[in-house]
Amino acid sequence: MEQNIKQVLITEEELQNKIKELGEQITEDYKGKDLILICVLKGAVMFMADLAKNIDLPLTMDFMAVSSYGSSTESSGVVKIIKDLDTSIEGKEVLIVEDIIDTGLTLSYLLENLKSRGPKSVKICTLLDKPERRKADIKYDYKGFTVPDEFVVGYGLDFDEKYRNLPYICVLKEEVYSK
Ligand SMILES: O=P(O)(O)OC[C@H]1O[C@H](OP(=O)(O)OP(=O)(O)O)[C@H](O)[C@@H]1O
Ligand code: HPA
Ligand SMILES: [Mg+2]
Repeated sequence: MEQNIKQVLITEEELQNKIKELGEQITEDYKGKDLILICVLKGAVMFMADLAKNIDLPLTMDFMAVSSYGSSTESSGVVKIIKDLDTSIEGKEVLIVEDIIDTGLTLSYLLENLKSRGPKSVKICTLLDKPERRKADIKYDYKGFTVPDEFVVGYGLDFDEKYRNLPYICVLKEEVYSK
């Protein structure tokens, strides 16, 4: 796998340090509240697992799968729910955990969908922000890092379902994307 990597953008240590900081902030902000973390599968799975371990609160977790990219590096703009939540979020303080906000289309759909279910609040925690490609105006509450306008992989993020298991965020060589 290593021979396909052009550049590491965020190292494992940088990721883990930032996630610890985010976890501490969320712990402070949600003290005494009925917090539910919602992981947006599959990309956010690594982030969710590490973030949750750094939040010192009696929270619950649920998982939702949506897809707009398929096997491409361009968003189709059509968001499909592949797996819905198992539990009700009515009256709960919802924190959506995402790996990346790129065009913003996935989250703008998800946000409206979740808000219609009667939660007490809905906030967003994204590991990565790629502001240059934004199509939908999304306001998030917690962020790890800003990334340039390049297709990034690793730590949950895939290209054609692969590279999710890399412990860092990187960019692949051009010939890999164009294959
Ligand atoms: O802001 P956007 O342009 O909508 O892009 C962000 C979304 O796209 C990716 O998911 P994808 O649809 O590839 O599914 P996956 O998480 O299973 O890879 C990523 O994990 C985000 O959920
Ligand atoms: O840069 C990206 N990498 C992987 N998946 C993505 N989904 C939206 N943007 C990206
Ligand atoms: Mg993907």
